[in-house]
Amino acid sequence: MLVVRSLGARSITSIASQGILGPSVSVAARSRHEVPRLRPCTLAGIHLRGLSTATDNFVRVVEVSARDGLQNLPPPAVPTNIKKQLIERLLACGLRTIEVGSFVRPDRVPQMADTPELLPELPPLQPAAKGDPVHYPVLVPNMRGLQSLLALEDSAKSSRDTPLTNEIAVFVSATEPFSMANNNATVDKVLNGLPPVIDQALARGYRVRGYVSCVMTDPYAGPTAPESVVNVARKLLDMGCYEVSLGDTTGEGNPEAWRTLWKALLNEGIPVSKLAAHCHDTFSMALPSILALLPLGLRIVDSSLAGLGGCPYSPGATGNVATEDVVYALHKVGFQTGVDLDNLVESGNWLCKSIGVNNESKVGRALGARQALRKAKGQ
Ligand SMILES: CC(C)(COP(=O)([O-])OP(=O)([O-])OC[C@H]1O[C@@H](n2cnc3c(N)ncnc32)[C@H](O)[C@@H]1OP(=O)([O-])[O-])[C@@H](O)C(=O)NCCC(=O)NCCSC(=O)C[C@@](C)(O)CC(=O)[O-]
Repeated sequence: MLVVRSLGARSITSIASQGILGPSVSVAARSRHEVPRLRPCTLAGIHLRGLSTATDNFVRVVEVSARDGLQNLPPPAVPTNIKKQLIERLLACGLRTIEVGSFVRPDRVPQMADTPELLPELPPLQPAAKGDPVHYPVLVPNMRGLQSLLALEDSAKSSRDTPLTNEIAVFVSATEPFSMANNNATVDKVLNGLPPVIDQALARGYRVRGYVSCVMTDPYAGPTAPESVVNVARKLLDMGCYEVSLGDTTGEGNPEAWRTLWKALLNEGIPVSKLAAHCHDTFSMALPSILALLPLGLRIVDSSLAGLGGCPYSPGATGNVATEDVVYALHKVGFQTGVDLDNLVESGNWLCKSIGVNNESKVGRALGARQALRKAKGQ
C-alpha cells in the first residue's frame, strides 16, 4: 500500500476525482476544451487504497530519444534511416508513445530537418482495436509548423490508409528568458498563438500534448516560481491539450522541489492523470525525483534511450533521464511499463554505436556488458 503524506488537507472524494483512485467526476466545463477545475484535495496521512490496484501500477513511458535525444547532437546529421530503425526498435521494445521529430525552423534545430522525410517511412499507426494504440508525437511550435505537417499529410494521403501521425506537441516556457531563446517570443505571445494551432490540430484528429519548459529553473534566470508553471499548465489544458509534460529543462530539480511543484499543481485542481514528468538528468536527480512522485500519483514519465538529449537553448544541460534506468527502477519497485528491458538495453547500445556517442544509461552499460558476455559465450 502506498501512503501519500504531504499534500495538505481536503477530501478523499476529490482525490478520486483527480484520477488517483479511479473514475473521474463530471464537472461542468466553461468552454469546449476546458478541463474542469476540481476542488483542491487533502491527502495528508490518508491511505490511498486505489494506488495499490493493478492498473495503478502501470507507468506510461513516453520515449523522446528520436526527438529530444537527437536534436542537440553536433553535425553530421543523424541519417534518417538510423532514426527509422531506432523507432522500429522502440516499438519492438513495447513503447507506444514515441516522439519522432519536430516541425521547427530547420536552421535552428538542423538534426530535426528531416522529419518530413522520416514520417512516411515509419511503420503505419495501428488502429486502436489491434492493441495499445501507437502515437508518434511531433513538436509543432506555431501555425507555420502545423501547416507544413498538414501539407505533408495531404500529399501522403493517396498512397496510404493511415495518417502519418496522430499527435502533435506544443511547447511553452514557464519563464521569459528561455522563452525568448527557444521560441523567439515572450511566454504570453507563445500562449496567445497556440489556440488556433491546437484547434486546427484537434479538428484534424490529432491529440495535442503540451510541454511546459523550465519548471525548476531557467538557464538564464535561476529558480522558477511554481505559480508560473501552474499558470502555463492550466492554460495548455484549457486550450485542449490532453496532458501536460513538465520539463525540467536544466535538470536542476530534486525530489523536494518536485513535490512542492506537484502539490501546487494538484492544489490548483489539475488532475494528476494529466501530468507527466520530463526530467533532464544534468545533476543526477532525475530518477530520485521520479521515484518521489510515484506515491503522489505520477504515472507518465518522459525518458530517452541511452540518456541522450539536451536542448540547444539550455546551455550545459545534459540528456533526459535514460529510459533503461527508468524502466529498471520502476520494475524493481513494483511498477509495470510494458517495456522489454533486455531489448531496450540492446537498442540503446546499438544506437550509441550507430551514431558514435557514449551511452549515458548506467543500466544500459551494466546490462549491455552482461549481454555482450553471454553473446561471447554463445548463450
Ligand atoms: C519557435 C520558432 C519556430 C519561432 O520562429 P521565429 O524565429 O519566431 O520565426 P518568424 O515567425 O520570425 O519567421 C522567420 C522565418 O522562420 C520561418 N518559420 C517560422 N516558423 C517555422 C516553422 N515552424 N518551421 C519552419 N520555418 C518556420 C518563417 O517562415 C520565416 O521564414 P522566411 O519567411 O524568413 O523564409 C523558432 O524559434 C524555432 O524553430 N525554435 C526552435 C525551437 C526548438 O525546436 N527547440 C528545441 C525543442 S523544445 C525542447 O527541447 C524542450 C522540451 C520540449 O524538450 C521540454 C523541456 O525539456 O523543457
